[in-house]
Amino acid sequence: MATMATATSSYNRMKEVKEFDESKIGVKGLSDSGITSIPRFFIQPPETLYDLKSSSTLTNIPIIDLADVSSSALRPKIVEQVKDAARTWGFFQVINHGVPVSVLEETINAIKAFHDQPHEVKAKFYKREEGQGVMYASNNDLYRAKAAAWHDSLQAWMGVRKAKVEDIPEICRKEVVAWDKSATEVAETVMELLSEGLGLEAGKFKELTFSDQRAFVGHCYPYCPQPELTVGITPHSDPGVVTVLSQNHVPGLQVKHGEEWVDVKPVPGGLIVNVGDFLQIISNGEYQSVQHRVLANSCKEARISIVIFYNLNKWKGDGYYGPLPELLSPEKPAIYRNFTMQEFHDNFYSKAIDNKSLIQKLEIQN
Ligand SMILES: O=C(O)CCC(=O)C(=O)O
Ligand SMILES: [Fe+2]
Repeated sequence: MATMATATSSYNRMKEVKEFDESKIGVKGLSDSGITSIPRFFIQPPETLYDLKSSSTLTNIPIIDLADVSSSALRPKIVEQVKDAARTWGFFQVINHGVPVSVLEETINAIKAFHDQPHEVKAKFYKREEGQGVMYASNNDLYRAKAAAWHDSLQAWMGVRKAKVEDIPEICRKEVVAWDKSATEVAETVMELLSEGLGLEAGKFKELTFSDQRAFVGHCYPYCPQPELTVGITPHSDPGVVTVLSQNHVPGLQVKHGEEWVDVKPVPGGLIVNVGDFLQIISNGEYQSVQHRVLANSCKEARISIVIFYNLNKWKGDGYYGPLPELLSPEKPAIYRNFTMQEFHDNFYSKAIDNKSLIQKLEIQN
């Protein structure tokens, strides 16, 4: 017994985490080395592990066809669909969005090619730099999270304070730049529809600079030998306004719908859009920022996803953010208090990604 107690207490979690980080090998490197069990600091707590499974329902998140978005006769129906999806699911897929399938495939392939490089090659990009530039690392919140998750990511800031293009690894540079442009066009169309869904002018969110500060992330979820003990990404909601995502055919993404986790089944050529915390707050709770997670990958082939997170750059006004005044009335008073960008960032960067607390902190208690 005494030996066991010593063995347990001598486990120095932080030391192992640091050694892993400093090795710059990533989970891809661990996976490629042929390990059959995962390092202990990846083992998730029981509250995360107890319900890890594919969903039992055949439900899929709503699929919205944008083909007729410019038709004044058909647009109102699309606005209704987008509004309904953002209120009830917080997640939807759009098809006929105008981005050629080849652009999606090329970007996914380029990100896969980046992660497939030998780790000595990727090591020179490995660093932790928050809120700017280009960063490649395993788990952005490695030092803050209770347990690490089974993914590595390449991140590049785009928009107003963008990374230097030449800092983006050459193997995927052209594709990342092209995808940013295409995805942002889709995001602008969707934000117009979401704005109209709130009874606001189509250009309202553009005016609020919703897409001016954005982050590209190319995730890699390699094969995990013990998928029942960890996750690909822990349950979380996205902090920004809106997220646009595309994935390869390897499954894993799930969305919380009521009490259930629902698999997001990729639709060929489709793009996944989800509402972030910021949009939930400024829409005064009309649109939902929903929890989602990725299961640890049990397929031999890596799961790849390409994501752009859209964030406001500035606010025309006094530097405070909160429910849009246009949406408030005596019947619909603000359910969130105003906050500063500093508060928003402090909340995001001081915690693991799995917190929902900014929304909870801002709720006005009656
Ligand atoms: O890889 C995915 O499908 C989801 C990634 C995600 O939720 C995130 O990066 O916030
Ligand atoms: Fe997310």
